[in-house]
Amino acid sequence: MSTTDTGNNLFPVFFKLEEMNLLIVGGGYVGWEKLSVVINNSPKTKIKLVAKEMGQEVIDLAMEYPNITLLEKAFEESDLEGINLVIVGINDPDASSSIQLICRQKNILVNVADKPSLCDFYLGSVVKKGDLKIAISTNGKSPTVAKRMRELLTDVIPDTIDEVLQNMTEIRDKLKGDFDYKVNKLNEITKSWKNGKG
Ligand SMILES: C[C@@]1(CC(=O)O)C2=NC(=C\c3[nH]c(c(CCC(=O)O)c3CC(=O)O)Cc3[nH]c(c(CC(=O)O)c3CCC(=O)O)/C=C3\N/C(=C\2)[C@@H](CCC(=O)O)[C@]3(C)CC(=O)O)/[C@H]1CCC(=O)O
Ligand SMILES: NC(=O)c1ccc[n+]([C@@H]2O[C@H](COP(=O)([O-])OP(=O)(O)OC[C@H]3O[C@@H](n4cnc5c(N)ncnc54)[C@H](O)[C@@H]3O)[C@@H](O)[C@H]2O)c1
Repeated sequence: MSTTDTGNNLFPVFFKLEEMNLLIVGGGYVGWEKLSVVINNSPKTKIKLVAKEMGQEVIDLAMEYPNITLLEKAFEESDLEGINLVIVGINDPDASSSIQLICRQKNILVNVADKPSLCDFYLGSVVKKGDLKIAISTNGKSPTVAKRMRELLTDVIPDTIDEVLQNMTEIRDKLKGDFDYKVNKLNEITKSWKNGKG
């Protein structure tokens, strides 16, 4: 996918991954890294992980999650049956390209780790505080900066933000009135947050 000179044109979305079927190809370090990041964010995702050789870390992690299925074999096209999303992390560039091509033909979105030209979507750096989640992208320019931004935001956002979210949900549920009334009321309550106050 190409970029333009207008900055970051990627479109951010938050997938309900736990309602999807994910295929991960690769059972080495990168395969384990991607499996971990998925499990940390969306632990109930139905994951099939296919690898010619399965690393011990992947085996250990999969033992804790019945929703992870491991298949020790080379990737085959039939692995894509019923799959919504694919993440590839293998040490074979030709096989990576060929998997990307098959996914493209089948309209299945694919991420080939560390190979931007083969990705339909990039993974982001993730800040998570309870129900708050912030995903960071540098448009592929510097994953290291994305990681540093994650650390910075994790430090400055108070852990109590989750209590605030739960309280706001309660207030939101209790508000009676039409849509405009609710929007105005919720904006009023949080007004002092603007310009860093509150
Ligand atoms: C955010 C994060 C999410 C995740 O992967 O979970 C992520 N990479 C992370 C870390 C990281 N990756 C790399 C380093 C080593 C330092 C360096 O090279 O900079 C570090 C830093 C470290 O580990 O300290 C190597 C690397 N990565 C890519 C290339 C290829 C290239 O740039 O051409 C190479 C060179 C490979 C080589 O040289 O062989 C490409 C991509 N990496 C992306 C995501 C996508 C763009 C995200 C964005 O827009 O910023 C994109 C485009 C595609 C993708 O993989 O999805 C995660 C941070 C997690 C956290 O928060 O800690
Ligand atoms: N390890 C890192 O920190 C790192 C960093 C940047 C880039 N990379 C790149 O990422 C890729 C993967 O790295 P890794 O460290 O996970 O490698 P690895 O050698 O630890 O693991 C590769 C995995 O891919 C599997 N595999 C290979 N071909 C396959 C196929 N056709 N079908 C199914 N499984 C297949 C292997 O069995 C193994 O499980 C490499 O290209 C590497 O250069 C790795």
